Amino acid sequence: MVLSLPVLDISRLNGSAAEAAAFRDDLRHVTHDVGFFYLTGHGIPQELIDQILGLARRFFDLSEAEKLSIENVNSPQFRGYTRVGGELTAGGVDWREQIDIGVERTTEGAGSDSADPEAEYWRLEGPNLWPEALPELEPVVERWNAELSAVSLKLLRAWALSLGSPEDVFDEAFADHPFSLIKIVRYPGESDETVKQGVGTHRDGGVLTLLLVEPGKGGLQVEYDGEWVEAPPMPGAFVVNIGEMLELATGGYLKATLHRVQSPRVGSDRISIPFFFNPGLDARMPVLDLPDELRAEARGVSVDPTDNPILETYGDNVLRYRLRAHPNVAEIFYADLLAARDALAAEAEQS
Ligand SMILES: O=C(O)CCC(=O)C(=O)O
Ligand SMILES: [Fe+2]
Repeated sequence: MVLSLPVLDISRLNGSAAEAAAFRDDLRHVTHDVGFFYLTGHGIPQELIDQILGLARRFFDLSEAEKLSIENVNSPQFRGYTRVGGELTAGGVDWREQIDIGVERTTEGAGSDSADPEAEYWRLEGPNLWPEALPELEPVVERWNAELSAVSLKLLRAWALSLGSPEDVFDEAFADHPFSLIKIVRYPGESDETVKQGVGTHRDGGVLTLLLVEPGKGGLQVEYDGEWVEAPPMPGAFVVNIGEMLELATGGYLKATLHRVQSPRVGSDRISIPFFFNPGLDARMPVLDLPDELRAEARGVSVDPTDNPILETYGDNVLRYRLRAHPNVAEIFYADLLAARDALAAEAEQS
């Protein structure tokens, strides 16, 4: 049984060749076994970490009207503010409020130069909603995205080598129009005798997640061997976990681990900022040709908690998640898709 998540220092990659190789072996082992770890030595300046946490606090302190001025019901791309109770995971209400921020793009021409320009997931490309009352947020988030993308790519290259593939095997999927997503989240204190769901049990649908949590704020729990392991924040470290696309790329050798957040106690709250590193919407992660000894340990791919198989193209995966997590936004902008899916389901039932 693990009592706490393992710690990996990525600056070991800058050491001798043997040290770098040892880091890669540890990385592979830990993400095969647990799927979650603390990342240190990442080089993200503490001043930037403090800045983004400070801005998050200031956003959530804005008036209700100011927050709702960027509510996600105004965004066909599911960007902007979700009020407390406005999101579902595993069929239950999540007690959290958040801003969703993607890569800033226009809707025009999204996917037009791709192999599948008609795919529905291109509807997710578009602009963010930025709060007018907090103009400092946009440049800081932009920097956050750039810095964390660079760390993520370093990790992916380390995984690639450690799994017997060329170092750049994943690069192409992220090269043109990566679709990373930043959530700035606040969990209000809702737990008294009964613990409430901050976010329900789930696996992350992307490639990998780098999570920053306010110092001292517990609540994140990670599944290991049928038990829940507490994952409190570690000062200066990110909590990193594997998403379903990386599990898929490795035939289940790397593990997309179930996790959840329990609401803080009444009278407190908790801010966290997950960064989801994701490929282009039309990208298919390459399925790696694992060395025999690793393939023998691959578990095959998990099925998500609602029994949908993990989809192969990232855009299909993320669209399915979005429609399920934000039914109010889906009803406004995706009624056509929902109707088409209902019709398909009804047909399947009849035959
Ligand atoms: O807030 C956290 O600690 C984790 C959030 C999370 O798992 C998610 O948003 O996918
Ligand atoms: Fe998650």
